[in-house]
Amino acid sequence: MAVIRVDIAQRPYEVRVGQGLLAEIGAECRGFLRKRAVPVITDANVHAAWGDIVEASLRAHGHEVHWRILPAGEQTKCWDELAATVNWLLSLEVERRDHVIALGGGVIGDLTGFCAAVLKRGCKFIQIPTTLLAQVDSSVGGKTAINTPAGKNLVGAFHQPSLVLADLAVLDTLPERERLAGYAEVVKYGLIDDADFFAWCEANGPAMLAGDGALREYAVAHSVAAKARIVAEDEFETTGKRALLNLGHTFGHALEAETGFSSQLLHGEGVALGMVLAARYSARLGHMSTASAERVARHIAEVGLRAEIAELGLTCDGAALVRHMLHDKKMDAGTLPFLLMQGIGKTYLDKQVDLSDVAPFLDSELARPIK
Ligand SMILES: NC(=O)c1ccc[n+]([C@@H]2O[C@H](COP(=O)([O-])OP(=O)(O)OC[C@H]3O[C@@H](n4cnc5c(N)ncnc54)[C@H](O)[C@@H]3O)[C@@H](O)[C@H]2O)c1
Ligand SMILES: O=C(O)C(=O)C[C@@H](O)[C@H](O)[C@H](O)COP(=O)(O)O
Ligand SMILES: [Zn+2]
Repeated sequence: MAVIRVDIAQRPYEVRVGQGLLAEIGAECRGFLRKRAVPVITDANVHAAWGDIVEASLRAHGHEVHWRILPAGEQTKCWDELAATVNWLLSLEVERRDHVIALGGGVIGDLTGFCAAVLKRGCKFIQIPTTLLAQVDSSVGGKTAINTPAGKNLVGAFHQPSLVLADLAVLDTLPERERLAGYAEVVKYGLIDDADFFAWCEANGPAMLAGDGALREYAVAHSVAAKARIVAEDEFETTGKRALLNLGHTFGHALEAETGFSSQLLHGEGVALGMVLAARYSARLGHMSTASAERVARHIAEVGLRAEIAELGLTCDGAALVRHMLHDKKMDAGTLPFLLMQGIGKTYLDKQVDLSDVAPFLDSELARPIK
């Protein structure tokens, strides 16, 4: 098992990465669960695949599990589910020092974390991520949120978990499309500031995605360590350091909004496309070579992710995508800082981007012939 410490001031916590942690959840959570009753929030797919194992382990340690089983999918990150879930936690008389368990992907983690952030002005929670995306990214760092009709993650809070348990075994039941979507956030760490890790992804990504256990453990632990390092430096995204984790997201979130937060485009798929767009836009501005930008696109396409927005069959133009971007949380006094690249592993926050140039760039990408 790999243990990565997230060194947040005053509230450090562990991310434990290993095989079979779910079957040991009762023992792993000893010291965190104070009461017999344990609220576990999950979705229907995760409950079907892993609910019995979680229940058996918690029961063996003297707990009674109270399940809240939500519909799977991005639409669950909404006001209605937030309100209903908070009311459910209140009905269970959860106290501030109690822990709620989030068992699922990023949707369940983000929603549960936000419920925990607002319940009685903040109770505790444990993240048990069951997707590759949640293990390498969303379960770590304390960003919690719901979507609103205006856009992605627009209502939320920074609220750190007390513990993260990433069981690599759960990835065996994850559909291939979801595994690929999560892989986009793995590649992101290479592109941000770790060119060697991007090269590792090029060499090992396909085998890791196919299920090689040792490669999986390396990819998850390395990604978590990268995220932990950045979050510990800039927990609340104030210095610009944490904003690096948003690489590909300004474009990606706009694509997600344009496709109605639907299964037409998963978050990770949007991030993959967004990173290609960020690379190509950096090349357009002359900050990165076209060869490097196309190396990014090639790796994304090679593993089976879409690398061309033309493949989405959108009917909108670039200006419509830019309008979605105006809701980006990085907006500052009317300007939108962009995560651009000076090369692979050299991402930086550019505050000089002229939005009126982004729309025609996107028009040309929407019209780019698909190979
Ligand atoms: N808070 C953060 O820092 C952060 C970071 C990245 C992404 N996110 C958010 O995470 C969300 C995406 O998360 P996601 O990709 O995990 O999607 P998700 O939570 O929707 O899960 C993907 C699908 O896989 C199913 N599933 C989950 N685990 C499974 C398993 N082990 N076996 C079988 N099926 C399983 C789910 O039921 C769902 O259908 C987005 O809302 C995104 O905004 C947040
Ligand atoms: O943890 C972060 O910081 C990230 O930016 C991680 C992203 O992968 C994640 O999708 C995040 O929710 C996006 O941030 P947002 O502030 O644009 O919602
Ligand atoms: Zn993301």
